[in-house]
Amino acid sequence: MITCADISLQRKLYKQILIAESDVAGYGAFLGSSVAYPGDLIAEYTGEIITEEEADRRGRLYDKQACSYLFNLDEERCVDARQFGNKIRFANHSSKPNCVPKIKLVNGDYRIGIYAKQAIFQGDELFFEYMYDAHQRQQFVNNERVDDSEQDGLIILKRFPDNYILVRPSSD
Ligand SMILES: C[S@@+](CC[C@H](N)C(=O)[O-])C[C@H]1O[C@@H](n2cnc3c(N)ncnc32)[C@H](O)[C@@H]1O
Repeated sequence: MITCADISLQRKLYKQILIAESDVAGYGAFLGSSVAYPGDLIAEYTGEIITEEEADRRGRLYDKQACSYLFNLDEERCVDARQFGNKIRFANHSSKPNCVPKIKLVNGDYRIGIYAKQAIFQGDELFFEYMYDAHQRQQFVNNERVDDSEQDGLIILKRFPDNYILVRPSSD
C-alpha cells in the first residue's frame, strides 16, 4: 500500500545502521542508534529502479546464487539494491520482523521507508518480511541459503569501503 510522505522520510531522518555477521544468514543490518520506537523511520531502501522484466532476468541469476536484493515497488517496477543500495539492504527476512517496509509518495517519487514495528535497541538485528515468491519463502523456512563468493559480503564491502562498519556494537 502506498501512503503519503512523512516528514522523517522527506528529511532523511534515518537511524544509524551497522553491518555485521547475522544471527540468521550471512551479513545483517543492526541498529547502531540507541533506540527506535514503534513507527520511527529506520532507513530508506534504495537501489536501482528497474522494470519487472529486468527484475525477472536478474531474479533468475539471484535465485541461483540464493541471494537477492530485489524489492517489488509495484506491478511494473522493482528496486534492486545489490549494486547501488545502502546498508539496509543487508536486513534479513523474518516472519516475526521488528521492522516494516512502507512505500511512500514523496514529492512525486515513490520511496521505501523501513519503519520500526516495535521498540528496537542498539545492537538488535533488523528484520522485515520479504515479499518474495513461495519458493523463496520456503528457502527461508528451510534456511537453505547457498553461499556464493560474490555475495558473501567481502567483495561488495570492498566496493563501498566507506559505507560499512564491520563491528557489531555491544548490546550491554
Ligand atoms: C537482501 S539480502 C540480506 C543480506 C544477506 N544476509 C547478505 O549477507 O548479503 C537477502 C538474502 O539474504 C538471505 N536471507 C535473508 N533472510 C534470510 C533468512 N531468514 N534465512 C535464510 N536466508 C536469509 C537470502 O539469501 C536472501 O536472498
